[in-house]
Amino acid sequence: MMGVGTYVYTAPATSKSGGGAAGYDVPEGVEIRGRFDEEFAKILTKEALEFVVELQREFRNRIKYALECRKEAKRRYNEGAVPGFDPATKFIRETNWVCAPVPPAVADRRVEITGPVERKMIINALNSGAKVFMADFEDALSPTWENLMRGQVNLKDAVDGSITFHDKARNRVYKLNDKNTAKLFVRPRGWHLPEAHILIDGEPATGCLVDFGLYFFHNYAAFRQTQGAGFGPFFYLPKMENSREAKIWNCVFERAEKKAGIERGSIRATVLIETLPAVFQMDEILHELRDHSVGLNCGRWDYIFSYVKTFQGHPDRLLPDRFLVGMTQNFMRNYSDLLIRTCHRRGVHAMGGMAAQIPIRDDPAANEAALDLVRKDKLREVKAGHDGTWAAHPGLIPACMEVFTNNMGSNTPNQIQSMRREDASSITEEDLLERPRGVRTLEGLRLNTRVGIQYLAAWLTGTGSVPLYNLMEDAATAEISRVQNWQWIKYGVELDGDGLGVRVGNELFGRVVEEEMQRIEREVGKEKFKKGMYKEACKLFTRQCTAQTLDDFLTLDAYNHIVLHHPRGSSRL
Ligand SMILES: CC(=O)SCCNC(=O)CCNC(=O)[C@H](O)C(C)(C)COP(=O)(O)OP(=O)(O)OC[C@H]1O[C@@H](n2cnc3c(N)ncnc32)[C@H](O)[C@@H]1OP(=O)(O)O
Ligand SMILES: O=CC(=O)O
Ligand SMILES: [Mg+2]
Repeated sequence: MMGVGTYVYTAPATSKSGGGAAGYDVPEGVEIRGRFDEEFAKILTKEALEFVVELQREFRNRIKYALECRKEAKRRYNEGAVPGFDPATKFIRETNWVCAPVPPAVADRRVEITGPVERKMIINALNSGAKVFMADFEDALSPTWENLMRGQVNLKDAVDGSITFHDKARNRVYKLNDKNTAKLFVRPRGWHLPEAHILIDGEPATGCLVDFGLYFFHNYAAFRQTQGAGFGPFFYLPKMENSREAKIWNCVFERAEKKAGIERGSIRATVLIETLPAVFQMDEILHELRDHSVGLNCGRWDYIFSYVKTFQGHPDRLLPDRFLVGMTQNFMRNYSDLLIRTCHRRGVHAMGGMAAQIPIRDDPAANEAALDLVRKDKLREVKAGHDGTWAAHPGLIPACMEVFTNNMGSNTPNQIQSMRREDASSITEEDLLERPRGVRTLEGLRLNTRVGIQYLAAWLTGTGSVPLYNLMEDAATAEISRVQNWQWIKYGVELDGDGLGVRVGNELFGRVVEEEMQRIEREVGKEKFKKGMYKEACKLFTRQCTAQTLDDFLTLDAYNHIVLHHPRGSSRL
């Protein structure tokens, strides 16, 4: 295997870890550096950790290799190459095969709500009327130790049905509805994110193996009884770039099924197609996961981010203002159409994506306009052939449901058989890479900066999804703001939409940052500004936007600032 590093493991002197005598009881080779908590200890049991360790030891080299391959692909794109279909896997694209039949419990996924694994939100989401709830350890979650471990506790209580929440300020108690709760999908982190609070053989664990391993271990049995009608658990898999990464997930699933003694093919996952290289690998990804697949999803926000990242060395492919890069751009429409065609040909769901609008409570006209945009977006999706869609907020579910039901019919769970989209088989590499059209403005640069800094400030204080200027912002949308600024500065682009002919450079950006920080302070108020992490966020965001070389992920650098080893301050990643 190429590029795999070596390390030396020294066994800890004690099997208690993470807080001295009261520490977690860990298997050999494991060190927990996160805070000890009695509740967390019910998740971090020795047996559950043993399972995570098994996964880590079995798959770490393959994961490292897959990440090295990403670097190698990046090097090629930076030298001028563009992604495309792989001639070596033409037979997979051109032969007829189908994935395992969709489990009946999730045949109908017309509206799915998403949200971080926060206790109240989990209850609200499961009760929201959506068919599915995607509980997120990824774009919507800041992966602090507290968030991750509380998230696991919350999901365990949700799966066994005992979850409650008491909002003391409002004296309101939340609990699950007796029936018609949404089916649970869990989205672990991407392959690239480490879990620095859990060391295995002296190295940080792979974040997604911790998320998956702990959740699977504690919930597979109850889930299959209560939610999956014999199938499950169900997952969403983010940010993959190549089918070799899907192959690792498939092996992880097989390993988990074997360990649990459940039938192969019980676990099912929907893969987000949210990187540009992955759109050329959709058949291959489904093929790797064919016994464990329940579709693909248009992760449109990360996809836009990935377009910029993939073409970071291509000054002829610059993006216009962020709000102009919607699903009506040709490259985005072609991506969605080909995804539908691919999924339906292989017998699985083609899920739509997230409209960023959220309800606007204090302005009925603006609220109606936002809802109208959501309806239009969902109408485009259902007419194109998508089998379901995402909603960011419970207030959007009735509108999304109405559009899908009116256009798909209430008795048809999905459009897998009825919308084959054979016409999309002619979509070419060029169609998928078509240059986005539109203008660039100073306001675009300002908005990116204002949103990027505020999002990062929230993330650093433990909140991974926020409402900003009436839109949902999460790690994926914030990435667009960051890489777009980077691209515009790097290539000194002309802001052609303003008619002023101004070029973006470090000096202009410096002034924008200063003015936008003042604006943020005015908008959030002096007190919140002082108490919050706006200055730290500004420093991080500015460094990333002006770096000579583009950082692969906003959250990798930022993660160093949320790692909290116990005893306090012992070290960072
Ligand atoms: C690009 C991607 O990856 S998209 C997927 C990842 N992103 C997400 O999942 C974002 C999900 N959405 C959210 O996090 C939230 O809707 C936000 C942060 C955008 C807005 O949240 P808030 O400011 O709390 O909204 P608001 O105040 O209007 O909430 C009203 C109620 O709805 C609840 N709510 C809002 N969004 C959600 C949600 N997604 N799931 C469950 N409940 C929700 C709130 O908890 C609140 O409940 P309460 O009345 O019982 O107190
Ligand atoms: O995860 C979803 C996205 O749009 O990104
Ligand atoms: Mg995403």
